[in-house]
Amino acid sequence: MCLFTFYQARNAQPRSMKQKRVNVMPSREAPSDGGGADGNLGSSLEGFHSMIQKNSGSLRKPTMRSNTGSTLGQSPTLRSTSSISSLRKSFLRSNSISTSGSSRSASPTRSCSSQMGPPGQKIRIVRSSSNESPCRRRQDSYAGNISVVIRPKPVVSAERDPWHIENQTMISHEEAGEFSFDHVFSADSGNLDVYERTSRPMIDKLLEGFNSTVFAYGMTGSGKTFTMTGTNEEPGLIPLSVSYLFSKMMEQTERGLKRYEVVVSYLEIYNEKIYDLLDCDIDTKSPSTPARMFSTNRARTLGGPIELRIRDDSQYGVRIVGLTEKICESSEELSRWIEIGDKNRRTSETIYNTRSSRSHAVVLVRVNNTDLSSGLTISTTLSLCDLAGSEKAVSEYERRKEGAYINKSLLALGTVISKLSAESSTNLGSSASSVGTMNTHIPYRDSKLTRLLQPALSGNSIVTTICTIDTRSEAANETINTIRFASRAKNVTLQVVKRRNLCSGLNDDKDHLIESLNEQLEIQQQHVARLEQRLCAVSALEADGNAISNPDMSRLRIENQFLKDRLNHCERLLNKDTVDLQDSEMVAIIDLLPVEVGNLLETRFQNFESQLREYKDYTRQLESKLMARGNEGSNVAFPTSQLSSGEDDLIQIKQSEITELKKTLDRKDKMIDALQSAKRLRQRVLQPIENKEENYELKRTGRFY
Ligand SMILES: Nc1ncnc2c1ncn2[C@@H]1O[C@H](COP(=O)(O)OP(=O)(O)OP(=O)(O)O)[C@@H](O)[C@H]1O
Repeated sequence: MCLFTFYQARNAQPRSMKQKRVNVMPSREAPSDGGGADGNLGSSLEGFHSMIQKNSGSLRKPTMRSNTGSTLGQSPTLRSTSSISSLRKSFLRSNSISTSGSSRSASPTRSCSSQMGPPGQKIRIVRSSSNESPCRRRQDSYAGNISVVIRPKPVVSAERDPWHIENQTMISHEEAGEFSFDHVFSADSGNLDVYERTSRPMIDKLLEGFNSTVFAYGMTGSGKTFTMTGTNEEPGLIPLSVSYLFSKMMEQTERGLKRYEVVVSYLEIYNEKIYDLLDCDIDTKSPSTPARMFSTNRARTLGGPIELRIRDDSQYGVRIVGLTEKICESSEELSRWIEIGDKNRRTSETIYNTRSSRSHAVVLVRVNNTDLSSGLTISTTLSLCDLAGSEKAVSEYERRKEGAYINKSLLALGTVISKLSAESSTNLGSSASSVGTMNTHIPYRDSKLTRLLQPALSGNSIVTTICTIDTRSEAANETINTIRFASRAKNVTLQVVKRRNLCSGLNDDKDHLIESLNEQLEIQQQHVARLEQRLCAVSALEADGNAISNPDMSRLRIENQFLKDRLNHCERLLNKDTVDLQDSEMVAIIDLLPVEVGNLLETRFQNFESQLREYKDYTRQLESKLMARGNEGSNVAFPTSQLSSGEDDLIQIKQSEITELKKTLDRKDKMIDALQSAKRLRQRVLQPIENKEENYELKRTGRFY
């Protein structure tokens, strides 16, 4: 389904005047003195009154129709069929995007605060470069002038044309002089041309993260609404931008890179009061839309639309409290809301325009753009403003009153632009360090319009101004004023910073949390690594089966072994019932011993010998253990110097035990010697006795011969 319906014919003036020189209709009345050079727009507006003529307004009110395969090529504004197809391809696609959580009901409504842009009032004044495109330079900030283009309304006139356009950037007037701009369209340029040079690059910037503001400025009847809204056969910047915006978002969504949420608000400033143009409960998907939407509960009960308040906002600069926000899932839906808003906008017939806008209308399209890889969301706002036209006071009270308010707010805008421009000029030669601060008071609060545009004009939005002009001589004065306004706007330079993430505070907190968790993780990882290291070491020890590296264990084992040996030794000694005798005693006893005692001694002697062997074995054992102990200490984990006092004591004890045993061994050796001599003695003593006894026995038995 196509977004826009195009009619095969349109009522606009024919495009026969495809020339650079703009024809100017003969003036019916002498133009009044504009006096706009100093920004005093109000005085110049007086000249309008005499210039107002009834315009057989041909803008057909857009109606919601199903697309009939519009014969766009027949539109006189499009020059070739290729442009038709490109228009179809580029803009008329039916685009819809998925929003986060598709469970939303159709056309959900929010009634909350809406913003014109982010906060920050600083303007960086830098040297103006007239031909600088707004959509280049650094990625995260934009430094440049307000982009200004001039769009003349086509007119048919035989009159000599006092306006000349050169190189598409300069327009000159025989009396007013030359003015250069970012672009000067020819009178036959269509809305598509204007869109491609102005709002299309703004949409690209919007999706890159910059707020973007486009506003149409010009005298009544000069073509502001035609440029911004257009007609069914020649859509204006708003529908073209919406369509392009959705097609771009669709591209990104299909590639799985982004997720978007689009919210639209629409307001008007009428007689210095802000009204919500979408304050109605209707289903935008319904084919029939009531002509007038201020039939909502709220409006009904209060007898009319409610004036909204504008407030300062730390995040967005200003916000309109209570402004309706409609979530849109497709360009059709958004366009439908704008269409509804258009119907709610106040228009009246004036001398210059049968359907003259009596209010400033602002469409706010907020795009919440979520990067799916990082999860970060940036919110940017596209502000599309169709200002009311300046005009001369008329006799009818209502129109006169409206005109006064319109003129007042336009004058305020002119003054703000004039001051910003002057500030820019003052800072032209400034050093880099002095830029960025405003010394002059800028009277943004003088009107609702300037209040609303304050964030944009203060450097938080890329701004493009489309100045529509009526080049007829009868409108010359006002056109010159418009051109001067445009020229001053061109001087204003902005430093626009890319929008930061939504909920930056939360993200900051999140970043903080992630950082601290990472730190904790690192600490834990180090701790785990240390534990693993220790575990490996312990496992290696266990696998080794050698607990030498554990000094306590090693010491206990050795001690244990000593004690066991000692115990065994003591037990053996006890079991053998040995008697330890002194050598001298032994010798004396042996000398006195009879044979029976000798035998007894013999037995004892054998016992002693056996004990002696045991002692010797035991001593050898202890000595070899001591040797091994010494080697262990020098080779491995605990050198002798590292032995505990307990171990030292133990070794001392063992050493003294060995010494003692050696002494005992000595004594035993002596005892053995003594016993051997006793044995010899015994043999000497006992031998004669034995011989005698033997002879006696032989004799007795007769065997002794
Ligand atoms: N470039 C253009 N090409 C064709 N027709 C145009 C062009 N500009 C303006 N018109 C026609 O001039 C008439 C007045 O235009 P429009 O309503 O856009 O003026 P305006 O500046 O919005 O006036 P106002 O301030 O009173 O609302 C309309 O009928 C419109 O179709």
